[in-house]
Amino acid sequence: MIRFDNVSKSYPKQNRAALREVSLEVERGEFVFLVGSSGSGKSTFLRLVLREERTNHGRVHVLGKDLARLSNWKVPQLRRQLGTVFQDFRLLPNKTVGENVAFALEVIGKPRGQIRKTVPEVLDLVGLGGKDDRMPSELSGGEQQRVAIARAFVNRPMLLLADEPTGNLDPQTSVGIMKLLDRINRTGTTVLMATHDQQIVDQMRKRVIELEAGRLVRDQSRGVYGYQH
Ligand SMILES: Nc1ncnc2c1ncn2[C@@H]1O[C@H](COP(=O)(O)OP(=O)(O)OP(=O)(O)O)[C@@H](O)[C@H]1O
Repeated sequence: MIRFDNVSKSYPKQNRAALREVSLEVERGEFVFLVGSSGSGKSTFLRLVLREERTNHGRVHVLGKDLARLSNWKVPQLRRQLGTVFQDFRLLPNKTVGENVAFALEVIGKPRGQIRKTVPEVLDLVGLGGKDDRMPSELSGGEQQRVAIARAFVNRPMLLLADEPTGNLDPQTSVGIMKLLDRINRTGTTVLMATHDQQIVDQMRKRVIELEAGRLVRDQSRGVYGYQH
């Protein structure tokens, strides 16, 4: 699903590499937490998977494709198979909840009839059944994140990337969001989530990959946020 072979990434005018010689593989269907302190390279890792950035050294394969050899015009096709969720939700403020989710299907040219059927189904799945006509501003943070997850998932992506999805939410709301991501994972979607949320990582006991100053320093199945001795 994702393979990094000896990947290094430096940004222009930065002395320190954002990622150094990272090698790892994420298999289909896994749920993986990416942890590490601020600046350790988590977002850079996700940006490489999305081909928003390119490596300086090493290879990144996503869904079987070598991203260095993927032509620019094929990048949108790759991204359509990836769902993304962010800390700040990134909903379209002038569109209703239903329209926000529908938009993800419109841009890939899905027929209207299918969109009309699919949107309420996915809103039901995320626990927002009947809220199609609300505006994002009328929802709580947790509900807005559910809309963002519905939008990311409506296309049934092979891989869901989440960058601090619980970063703006209180602990109880975060637990609800994690249950939802877990359910999505159980449908077969691989989930890769960058997070600082120790409580969540410790509760879920999934695979944990830790970065420190751009290096992979830990890769543990059923891991916790910090080292356990
Ligand atoms: N667009 C950029 N231009 C230059 N340097 C960058 C850029 N993005 C990130 N960096 C640098 O790369 C390093 C890794 O940053 P990155 O954002 O990947 O870390 P992170 O683990 O996601 O941090 P956080 O938890 O704060 O989001 C940092 O030193 C950062 O300053």
